[in-house]
Amino acid sequence: MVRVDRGAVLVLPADGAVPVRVAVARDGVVPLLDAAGDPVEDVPPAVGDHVLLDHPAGTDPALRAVLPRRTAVVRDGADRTSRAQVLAANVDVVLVVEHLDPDPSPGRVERLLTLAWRSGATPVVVLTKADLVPDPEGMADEVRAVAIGAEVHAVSVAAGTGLDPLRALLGPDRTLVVVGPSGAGKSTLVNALAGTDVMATGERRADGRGRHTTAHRELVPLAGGACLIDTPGLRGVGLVADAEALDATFADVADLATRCRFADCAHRTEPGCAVLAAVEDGDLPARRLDSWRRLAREAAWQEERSDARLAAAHRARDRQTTAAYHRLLRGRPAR
Ligand SMILES: Nc1nc2c(ncn2[C@@H]2O[C@H](COP(=O)(O)OP(=O)(O)OP(=O)(O)O)[C@@H](O)[C@H]2O)c(=O)[nH]1
Ligand SMILES: [Zn+2]
Repeated sequence: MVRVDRGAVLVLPADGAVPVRVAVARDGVVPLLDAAGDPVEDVPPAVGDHVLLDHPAGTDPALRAVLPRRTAVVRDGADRTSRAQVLAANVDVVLVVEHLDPDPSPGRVERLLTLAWRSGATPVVVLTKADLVPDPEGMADEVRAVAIGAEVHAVSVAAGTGLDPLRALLGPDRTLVVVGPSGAGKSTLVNALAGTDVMATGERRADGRGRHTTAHRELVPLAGGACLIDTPGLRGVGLVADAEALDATFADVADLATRCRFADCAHRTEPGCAVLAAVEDGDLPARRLDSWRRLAREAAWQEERSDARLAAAHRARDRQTTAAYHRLLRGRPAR
């Protein structure tokens, strides 16, 4: 699947050459198959999806099914009712793109890294516009401190520097997706890596931010066999995460948490909390703990919202906890 537009998708046939335009049914969804070939649920097709087409001679092709997704970059649906939205499927690498000018935002990098870890693909942080700052490597080191377990590269497309480690990621059959805020230089980066001007890029504004230019997510097949997927600038992307993804992004917090006195420590006021002790000692920045809290809360909230049954179970558990707490206050044993 090369491109998803209103009412139609562009599909690149397995034999290569020319993309085929395929209309999507009015409800916009297609059965997603599991590994056994059975339908699991109806989903909107996403960029990067592998699909089955019905194409009897003399007819227009139709989408029959979406094949199982090896990985999926998922964001929370834009409105309250909508489900999680797949930004890109079957990607190997998520390039988390953040600008060096204006200053990079550690919180946004952490958010997008969590999105990337959750996808099942490998995150790589790309810090753009290195030509606009005096000490890009020093800034990259600061970002490395919050991007545990991910490569961090400072690049400048304008000066042509730092791109080689990214080109090395473009092996045959590799699919990469770029995510990041509007104006970070995603389309410029895709163009540079593709070697041609395939994406429209925003005009430079005085404040250094680009116009919102990437209208749809598009997959760009490269000469060497790799594919690049651009995404529109993500303004405050709603997080869909799980404990595993959060633990990957916040490996330092997760590691400290194993040393808390209580296994279910929330790192708030508990005695013997190794996380709070690390903040106290200056070993863990308070900003980092705040960021973990915010994303953990948001992920939990999203999960509850997307699963009413689970939400009900949580409420029941909370009631039990409250009841146990009240018994404790009344001086009776808690069981
Ligand atoms: N100085 C400098 N400017 C850059 C660099 N990379 C991108 N820019 C500029 O930053 C602006 C935004 O770049 P885009 O590639 O359009 O940004 P984007 O992330 O694709 O933005 P959206 O499509 O809105 O999501 C453009 O004016 C680019 O010319 C760079 O390495 N150095
Ligand atoms: Zn703790």
